[in-house]
Amino acid sequence: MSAMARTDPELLAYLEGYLTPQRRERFMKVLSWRTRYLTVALEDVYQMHNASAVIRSCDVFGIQDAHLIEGRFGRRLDKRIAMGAQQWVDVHRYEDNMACLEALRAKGYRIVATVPREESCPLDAFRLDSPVALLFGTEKEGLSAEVLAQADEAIHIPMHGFTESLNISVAAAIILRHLSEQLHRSELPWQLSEQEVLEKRFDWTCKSIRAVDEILARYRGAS
Ligand SMILES: C[S@@+](CC[C@H](N)C(=O)[O-])C[C@H]1O[C@@H](n2cnc3c(N)ncnc32)[C@H](O)[C@@H]1O
Repeated sequence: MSAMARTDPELLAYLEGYLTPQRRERFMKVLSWRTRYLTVALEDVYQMHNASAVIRSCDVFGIQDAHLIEGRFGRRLDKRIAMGAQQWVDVHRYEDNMACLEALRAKGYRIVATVPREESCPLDAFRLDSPVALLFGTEKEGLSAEVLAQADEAIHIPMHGFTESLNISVAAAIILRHLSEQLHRSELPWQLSEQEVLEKRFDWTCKSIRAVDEILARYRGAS
């Protein structure tokens, strides 16, 4: 459906009439925390449960978009582990890492590699002053040399044990929690625009109504 139809206030009000008031309030509350200022991209994550757990963390910490580079191992989402979070987070898929970086740059993101190495910026010292795409790497090798060469910056979570890195989904959760809190405390324009909020209300409402196609056809027939 076109962006114009998705933001038609009359149609939205008609569809939202099929939701309980509690459900509508929940959507508004979740949307008030949603951001596209911060986004996440996973490069060729091998284990399905890791990709799914990251999507779940995106939903929990208010990240509206996640980008999956799936050229090497194919589709990597397990609906059971994502606990339905993939319905609420917009998942963008790419065959190729450079296509993903190009798309992120075209949207104005600074590319920030996450690497478990002390030469990179420690998470606490990292400042969000422009939109950021966080890139996460595979379980074994981490990010590819190509992505690292293209990254504008790199960050790490300081570690003090014997282990050389965290599990990717744990690393993503720690970083997202830290940076989303930083964003919400800031004066930065991190929230979704009015138009984006309307589009998401429309999409989420459609996903929540059984037989939505019939209801839409009835609406079109009547108007
Ligand atoms: C298991 S680690 C990969 C380890 C790999 N040997 C390396 O050196 O990058 C998988 C991914 O989790 C993230 N990660 C794990 N520990 C991290 C840390 N301490 N700081 C930042 N990112 C981390 C990175 O995105 C990494 O590519």
